Amino acid sequence: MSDNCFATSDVLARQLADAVGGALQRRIEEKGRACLAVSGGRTPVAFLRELSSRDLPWSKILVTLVDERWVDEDHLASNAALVREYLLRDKARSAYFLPLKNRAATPAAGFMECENRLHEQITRLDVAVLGMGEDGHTASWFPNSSALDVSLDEAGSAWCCPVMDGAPEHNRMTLTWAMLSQCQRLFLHFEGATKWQVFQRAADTVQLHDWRSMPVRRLLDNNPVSLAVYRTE
Ligand SMILES: O=C1O[C@H](COP(=O)(O)O)[C@@H](O)[C@H](O)[C@H]1O
Repeated sequence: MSDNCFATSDVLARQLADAVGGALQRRIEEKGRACLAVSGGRTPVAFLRELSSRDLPWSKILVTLVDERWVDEDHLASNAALVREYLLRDKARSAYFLPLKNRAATPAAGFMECENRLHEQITRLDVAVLGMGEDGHTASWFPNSSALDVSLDEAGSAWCCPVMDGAPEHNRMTLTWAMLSQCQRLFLHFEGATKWQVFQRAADTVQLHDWRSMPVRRLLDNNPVSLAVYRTE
């Protein structure tokens, strides 16, 4: 794991955009296209805006979400709306966007369609940028949610999982560890001293296997993918 700590949010956003943009560029040079998964919430706004200004062959990039709240795109909580507003603009307007939400009434009802669309359009993710909540959740892997059995199952075949309990306010669809652990580059992006303390508590080696109480631990415990933490002080 590498820990990349910056003094301000602006510098963090630029440095993370450099790292993610570089990784996407290299993948496109190697295989002609690249797949990126980004997170929602408040933290990614400056990073997404910064990334949208980068000179990349965006028409060769598929963008999807690490997780989504099961709300329509005109809802303030929609992660798809956030990505459309802050990333799919400027130079990145020609990127192809694959949302996780569909027209089903619940994530459980929409699971099969979402799963099929992921498999149809993605062979393997290249880069994923995850966030982290103060409760130790990442993606929509919430502490003690019953969805963790499927979401964190290393041997599982599902690439997404409906989250019908444990998440605040909205039911969700999340990518699973089975999908994210095949990604080439994983970034964990958060800001501030409180989240750093949460992360340090998660990284405590004595409790590292206890994913259920702090699911972000799944990224740290025996992770086959190199993880880069990008954060502010
Ligand atoms: O609910 C969510 O929370 C986390 C962290 O969000 P933030 O607002 O504290 O930055 C985010 O990574 C996740 O994608 C989102 O759905």
